[in-house]
Amino acid sequence: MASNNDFVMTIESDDEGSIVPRKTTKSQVNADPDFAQLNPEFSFGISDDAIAAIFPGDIGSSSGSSLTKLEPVSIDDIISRRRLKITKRRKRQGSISDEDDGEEGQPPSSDIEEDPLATDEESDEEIGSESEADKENVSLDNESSSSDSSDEETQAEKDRKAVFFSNAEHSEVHSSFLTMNLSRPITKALTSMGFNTPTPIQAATIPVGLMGKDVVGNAVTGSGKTAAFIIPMIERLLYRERGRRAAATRCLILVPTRELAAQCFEVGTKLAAHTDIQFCLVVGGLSSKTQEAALRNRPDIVIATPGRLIDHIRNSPSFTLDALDILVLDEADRMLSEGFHDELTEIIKSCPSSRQSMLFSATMTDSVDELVKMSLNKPVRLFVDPSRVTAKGLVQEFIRVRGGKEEDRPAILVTICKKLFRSGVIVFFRSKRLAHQMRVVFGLLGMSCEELHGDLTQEQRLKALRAFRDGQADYLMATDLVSRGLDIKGVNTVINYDMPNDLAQYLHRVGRTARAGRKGRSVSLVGEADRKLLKAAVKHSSGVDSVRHRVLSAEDVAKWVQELDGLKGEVADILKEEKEEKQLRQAEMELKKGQNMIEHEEEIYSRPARTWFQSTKDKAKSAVLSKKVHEAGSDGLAKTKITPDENKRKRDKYAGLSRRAKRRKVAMEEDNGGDNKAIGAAVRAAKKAARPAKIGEPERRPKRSRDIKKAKAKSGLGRDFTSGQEMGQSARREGVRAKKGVQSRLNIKNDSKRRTRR
Ligand SMILES: Nc1ncnc2c1ncn2[C@@H]1O[C@H](COP(=O)(O)OP(=O)(O)OP(=O)(O)O)[C@@H](O)[C@H]1O
Repeated sequence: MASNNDFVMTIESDDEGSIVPRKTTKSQVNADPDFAQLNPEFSFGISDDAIAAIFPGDIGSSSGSSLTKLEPVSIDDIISRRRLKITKRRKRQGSISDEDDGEEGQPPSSDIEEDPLATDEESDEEIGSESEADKENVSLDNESSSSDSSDEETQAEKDRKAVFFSNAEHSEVHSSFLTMNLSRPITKALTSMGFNTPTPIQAATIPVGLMGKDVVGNAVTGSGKTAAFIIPMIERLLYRERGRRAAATRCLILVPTRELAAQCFEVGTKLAAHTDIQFCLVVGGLSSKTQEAALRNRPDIVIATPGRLIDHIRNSPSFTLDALDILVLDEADRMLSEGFHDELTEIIKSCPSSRQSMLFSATMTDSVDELVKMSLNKPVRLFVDPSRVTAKGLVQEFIRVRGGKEEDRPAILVTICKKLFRSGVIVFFRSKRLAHQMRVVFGLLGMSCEELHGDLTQEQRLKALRAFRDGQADYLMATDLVSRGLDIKGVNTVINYDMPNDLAQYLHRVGRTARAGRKGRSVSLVGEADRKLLKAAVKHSSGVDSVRHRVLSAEDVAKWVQELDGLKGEVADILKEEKEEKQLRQAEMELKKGQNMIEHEEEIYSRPARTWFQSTKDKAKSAVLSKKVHEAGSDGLAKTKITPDENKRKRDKYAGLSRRAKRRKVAMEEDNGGDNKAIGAAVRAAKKAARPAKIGEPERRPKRSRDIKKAKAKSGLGRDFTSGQEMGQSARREGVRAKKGVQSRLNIKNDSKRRTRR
């Protein structure tokens, strides 16, 4: 029997019932504060509708010509052809009857019945004793909200934090959206989305965000961080200057993956459904041309992945971030990591320094060294949950993979999936290749399965997500591409086929279930090399009785080992066939590309070449480095040796400049008239003057009668969000920029006068 006192319990039955989301009664909702904060029935899920809505017929088309589009090879077709062959062959051999069609590869049906799993006393004690020690650490850790509380924080670091973060009071606790003084269109949207009460991170962030202050936020996975930063953004935009001349991109949300961007877009458009705020999705895998056209309309909020955004900053003439007021980094710790370093630096260079910055993640760091990269302005630190814990409704299970039994992992995975976890399961793998192989194995075993990783086209990625979300596929074989941020309805179980590189990644992976107050389960296959991470996972679990040790019957696993051995040849054949088909399509595409070049040579060469901020060599190097660092995980970051050569890029002085910028720079250098500085300053000033006014920044400033008159004249433009009074704050703010504009125009005039006099 599992004892309630054991920190790590051993599971003695296959009972899954307690984890499957149940209908919540009203009394439960009232009794449990977590239920009150989140609406378990609501989910926006992830869909491609968001993308389809703005880019109809665009999905999958690359930035290049549609003529060169490579049709993806359908692994489903290959697998079903093979399965048919196997069935026929087996029938011929008389090994299966007609009724068994489609069930080949399964052990006798009695094995699928619930099997009381034997308790392995030895291993149970082993993890149990580790966890007793860790129990103490959990309570200690909970007291600290530092990003990595396992490392003792030195006094020097504490002092740096005291200087770096704002110590402003932000203790006002909001238990309802109504007390936050939000506008009617937002409260209406919140009601229709079923958001009745703010989650803790929303209650903490919205008031601070409305004040225009920089924020560094941390809360567990699935706790509503997306709405926490989008709500203040929309509220502030409601008071922006309007009109054709004032149209500008004022808010930018940067996320690490395309799927996350689409999800963010969906939440944003729902929250802004009753406003005139325009959103634009700027991600790779979709047509650059369509995006360029959308950006020309100067959407208020751009949601982007870094690479494609830089492409537009450099190559879309009408797009600029000069008027940016709010920058949000979702999954900020990933964005601040070495893998995105160069891109982030390039983007930040393009943003005005006067912007408001908000950084969020479930594993957010508050290390000053990391955060200085963002040039934050006295950020408010909002860490509402003890750092790095799992969601409350999550039960974590661990299955030990003994040394020398590593090759049994596929059989262990199939055993638990066949017996216990039959729908709404995400299986995480370290490598794309492994994810793909297991997808083939599951396909051959007749288990409905999709895969999601970076080797697929955008179209395939979206199709896989849709199939999994709609329940057409029971299993999603994924890599860490999916581990962050995605909010997919109906994920009951997350399985870690192999453990990730570090605790942060582990928390994000298991955070795909047990979201928004629901219950969920994670099952991790733990090898000898993963002991350290296992300890950390146990230590950072949110509940004392939420960690279990699952022991599988050796007989069951052995049966599947044998079964999978028999499939090895088929798997190899399928992969070979797929490879050949891919090569064939590649050749077809090259041919089409060649024809295209011949037919449209003139037009193609007359287009301006697209530029990138790094040279091709640098780009390739940094991609390799980024992969290396990501594979090593953030904990392994320090261990990843970056050679001085890799670190210090040799840039010639024109590297990364667009052709036009390069020509201008050369011309400026050639002209030794000495007036360059003045011209540069005049150009900058003129650009500044042309910028639209900033959105409301409702900080309290001493009122001057002139300002009040001005504010009244521009009635409705500014508003004090903190006190709830309508007032001319943003108008005053606009005044600052407008004044600067006048000053700049004067400077230009003076400069040109001086030049004519000379
Ligand atoms: N105030 C609320 N009331 C009810 N449900 C909410 C509320 N806010 C958010 N949710 C729901 O909570 C779920 C998780 O939200 P979200 O994806 O923003 O979490 P997150 O904290 O960003 O997670 P992650 O760290 O994994 O990125 C969503 O399904 C969302 O609809």
